[in-house]
Amino acid sequence: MTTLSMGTRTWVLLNSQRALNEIIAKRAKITHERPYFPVAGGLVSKDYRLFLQKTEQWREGRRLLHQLMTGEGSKFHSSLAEESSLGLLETYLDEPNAWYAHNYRFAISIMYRIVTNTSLRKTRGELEDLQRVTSTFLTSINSSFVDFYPQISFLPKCLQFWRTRWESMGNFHYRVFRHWWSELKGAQIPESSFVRKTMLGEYKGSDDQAMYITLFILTAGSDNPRMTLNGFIMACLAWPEPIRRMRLELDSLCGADAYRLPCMDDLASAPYSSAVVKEVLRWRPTVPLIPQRVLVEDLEFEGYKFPRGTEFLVNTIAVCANGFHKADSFKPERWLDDKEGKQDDSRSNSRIEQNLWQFAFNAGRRSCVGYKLAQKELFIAFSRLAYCFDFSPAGEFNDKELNAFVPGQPFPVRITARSPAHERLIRTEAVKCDIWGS
Ligand code: HEM
Repeated sequence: MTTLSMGTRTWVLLNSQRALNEIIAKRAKITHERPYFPVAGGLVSKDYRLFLQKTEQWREGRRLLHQLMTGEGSKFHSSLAEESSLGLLETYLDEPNAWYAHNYRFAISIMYRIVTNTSLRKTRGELEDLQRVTSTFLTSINSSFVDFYPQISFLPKCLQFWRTRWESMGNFHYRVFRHWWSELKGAQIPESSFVRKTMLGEYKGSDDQAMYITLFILTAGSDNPRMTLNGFIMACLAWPEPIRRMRLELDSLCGADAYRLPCMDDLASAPYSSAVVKEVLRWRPTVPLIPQRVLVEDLEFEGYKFPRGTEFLVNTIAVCANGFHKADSFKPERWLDDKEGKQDDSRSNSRIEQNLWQFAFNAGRRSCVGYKLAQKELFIAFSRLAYCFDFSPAGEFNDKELNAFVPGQPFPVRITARSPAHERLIRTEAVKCDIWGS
């Protein structure tokens, strides 16, 4: 743990799985509250973004999202991931240089179907706008001095010289959300869908609140998988040997001659590929610093005294490195020998469905609601890409620079179909894909 004084706030960074498990998971009752974020939560989110809301506001939205992601519909998540991956494979064939855009469409088309029961019909420009909303929102968290001296946000508005900048970002987000929302409210979305039935029907909050909750699940459920897919492509460039081993495993199940695509039913027989999913999540975590929770009661923990009001941040980079041998190396086999990553996570073994390494999704009451879907879609996307394509560098790259929020290609990659037979397999299967949109 590391303690920092940030303006009027005291931050404690949690740097290990153990600290995270003890403080955020086991003591969730007193560590799940958020402090007020005057910039990212107030000006940029107009106080509507669930992610940064205080518990009282957050609770109802969280309940709805939890219900959406774990209810009846969740049994179709595997087939949605399989179907959307067909669009992913086909667009990798047709337009390999835009692989990073396909990664985003892959994840959002799944979420869009979950929320609306329809296929995504959005242009690349519309997707880029939505992606920009997420990246600017994330980079607005804790990036202004106002966050460290929240009291000054109570100054008269005319003295708040920082206000215009963040408000205009918030207005951009609002406009993009409204654009999507007007379609989501339209007659082409079935009455039985989550958005029409729950958010526009049963939900008692305002139209703006309903819009933010719905757009939040779409964006939260697509950007992290997008970045994780980019992390996998980076692993293909920087660590070809483990990816070759993954392909060998998949060949043993699906045939080296493109007999069939890997599918969710292969999961139990593909421990190495499952380990690759875990290792990508560990090696290049997509949320390096998880926004703080505030302690609501004094806490004494292993001789340390934390007064009420202390803020805990999860330092995911450190959590993903501490306790792992040669942490910067990409070593999926570390998940197979059952030694590493196990110190606090007794569920850890090589079968992701039972126990994907949970800490990439954080712990406690505010942990990721989409982690089960994420496990499935990552397994499907990684295994099908590794089975069907060859990846090589198309220029210089640094495996620590994933350029997650840079528009355009984040690093140079050359992508080619593995063989004409693999290309034929993709073309034959892709006609079954009705989720992808254009
Ligand atoms: C690789 C994939 C993903 C990763 C690494 C990831 C990671 C995370 C992390 C670290 C958090 C923050 C938890 C906290 O504040 O304690 C989070 C929150 C969240 N994630 Fe994910 N996530 C992924 C995929 C998804 C998917 C597919 C969904 C789809 C529903 C989703 C929905 C959410 C939501 C709604 C929250 C906010 C929860 C809340 O504030 O109550 N995520 N995610």
